[in-house]
Amino acid sequence: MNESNWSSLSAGLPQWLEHARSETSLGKVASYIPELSKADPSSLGLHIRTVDGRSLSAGTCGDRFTMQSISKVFTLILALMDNGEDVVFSKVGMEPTGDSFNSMLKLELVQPGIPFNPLINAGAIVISSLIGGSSNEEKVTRIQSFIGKLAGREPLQIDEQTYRSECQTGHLNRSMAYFLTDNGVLKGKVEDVLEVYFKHCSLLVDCADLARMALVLSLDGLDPDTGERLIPRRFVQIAKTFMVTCGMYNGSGEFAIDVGLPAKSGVSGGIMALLPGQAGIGIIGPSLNRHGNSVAGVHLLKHLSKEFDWSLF
Ligand SMILES: NC(=O)CC[C@H](N)C(=O)O
Repeated sequence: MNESNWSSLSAGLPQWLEHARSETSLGKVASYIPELSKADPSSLGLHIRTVDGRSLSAGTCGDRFTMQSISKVFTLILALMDNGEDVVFSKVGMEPTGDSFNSMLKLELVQPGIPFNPLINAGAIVISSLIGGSSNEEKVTRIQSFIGKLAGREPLQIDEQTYRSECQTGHLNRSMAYFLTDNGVLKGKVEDVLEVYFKHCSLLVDCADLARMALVLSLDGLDPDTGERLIPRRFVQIAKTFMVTCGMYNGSGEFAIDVGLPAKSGVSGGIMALLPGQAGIGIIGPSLNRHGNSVAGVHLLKHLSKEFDWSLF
């Protein structure tokens, strides 16, 4: 990002964020995981970090929240690193569904009965079963360290309350896992796989963590501080492509038109977005639109993308 764009961004961000905050009244905080319903619906924060070491925060940024579906990008990458492309894509597809993230409609409707992609819940549950490790504890620890390394502070902590809350109420995810077991797609004990899945969804991060993780992806897998290769380039390419086609659930098409950046959202209200080769962005705004994306977060990104011509397309 050039000097003049950076100064305009620094100067304009506080007021653009306040303007976007007014959108929070149009959405709702997720309540199907009871613990998430405690979040402040009017909260909104953004952190951006550039490849040349600049960073900027606005709004409520310091508080931690659970990654929810944002973690799916990284478990996909870890599963690819553990198993390779052929194994992973024999168990999940590569296509968007156009349905909501927790829909199981197409699992039965379209053969061969594997989840359409790794970012919908059914796909991410299968991915959880592909994480390497000899015990559940080891699998979870590996995920905590891997994502922690990308955030620049390892290992990330699990929010036990959110984990338990989802474990007690995740009937739909549980039913999908049994369905996938019956189809022969999911191996291992359902409760073990779900423990890994619910725990990675409950990893605690803040906006700066998300921005740094996004920055690693924007650098095609290199650590922004040390230059160390953390992820093979090919797997970042796969992850970024899924972020464009499926990252914002069944709002991905509209988001691609309005914002035009690879991004991933979670039902806690987090969004991780990246400007390839330039910057990583982390957002939290728990009030969600009908697709389950942060309503004010999407509004803010749309404004910024237009203002600075960020769209890749
Ligand atoms: N969209 C999401 O963020 C969903 C993640 C959440 N843990 C679930 O399985 O429902």
